[in-house]
Amino acid sequence: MNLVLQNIGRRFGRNWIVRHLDLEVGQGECLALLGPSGCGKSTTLRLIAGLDQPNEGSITIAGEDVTKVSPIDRRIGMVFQSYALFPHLTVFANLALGLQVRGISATDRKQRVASVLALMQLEDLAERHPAELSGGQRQRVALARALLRDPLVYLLDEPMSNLDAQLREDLRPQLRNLILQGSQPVIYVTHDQHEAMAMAHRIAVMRDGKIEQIGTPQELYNNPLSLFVASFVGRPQINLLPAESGIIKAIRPEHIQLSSDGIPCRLVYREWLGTSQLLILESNRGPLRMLCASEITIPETIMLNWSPEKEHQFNASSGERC
Ligand SMILES: Nc1ncnc2c1ncn2[C@@H]1O[C@H](COP(=O)(O)OP(=O)(O)OP(=O)(O)O)[C@@H](O)[C@H]1O
Repeated sequence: MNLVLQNIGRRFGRNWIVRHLDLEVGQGECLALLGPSGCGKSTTLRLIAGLDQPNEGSITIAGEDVTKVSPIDRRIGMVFQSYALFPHLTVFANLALGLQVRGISATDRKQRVASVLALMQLEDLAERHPAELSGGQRQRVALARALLRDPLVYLLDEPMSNLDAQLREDLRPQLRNLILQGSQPVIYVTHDQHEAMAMAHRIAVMRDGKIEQIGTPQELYNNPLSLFVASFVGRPQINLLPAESGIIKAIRPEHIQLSSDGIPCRLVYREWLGTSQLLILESNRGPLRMLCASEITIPETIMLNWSPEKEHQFNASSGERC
């Protein structure tokens, strides 16, 4: 079971929103689409779901070309940021509706909804309406609904972005156990790179409707192929230092060290992060961010350095890795 996008393009008027997009997500693989607002993540998901039609290219699910297949026949399990539950229906009815539309008998519906309610620990909430649930509970109902579709592909569109940090932490293992351990390919759209790194086997970084780089979280972090990816992946953001001959040198804040013979710096700001601290420093090469253990006492003026193998170099005009 896999999902293949070949040369997908979608335009609105004369503007291509997504262009020349090739993507393959394998059986049981979770691929995160990560990128700034407006880069085309939701458009890509809508095209896969069949909620929108590409102007170019083809979409194949489990070996079958579904480019012209209606959304209902694509067997997609979709979970939206907004939950998309029917407000006038109870939790039970929200879950049973899709089964009813697919012609499943009342007895079967009851049984299947009951089992997914038990799995998601939602039994006590079956008769409530969405307005009577917390955000986390609503999202669990939306997940339960996606599971009930018995889909060939899961599409998760910022499924946790409406939830607070604690709820996200609680829901993450459930998401992993229920969806990411299945055999279906999963596409996970998120703004949140921590979430992408935690959940996905591979990440596709999108920019202006194209894939800028695709790889494991480690590959993107250790070997960004462009300035854009280097700056987008990894927080606190990588330091960029203009150098001679049209080169920009980049060094991650955690790779900067105190040294006796480095760049002289002045500490301007310190943020305590628990196990680490973020230091904002001023130097004659521009501002620098440094991340170090929180117990280290930093004087106001220091010298900083880093090992050359930790440095990345990019062409200043093309943004490509040198
Ligand atoms: N129906 C439409 N008509 C015209 N332009 C559209 C339409 N739908 C989306 N767009 C444009 O396409 C671009 C990509 O939108 P899309 O929603 O896919 O981005 P996104 O990466 O999901 O952004 P976000 O992270 O903010 O949700 C945006 O510039 C948006 O304004």
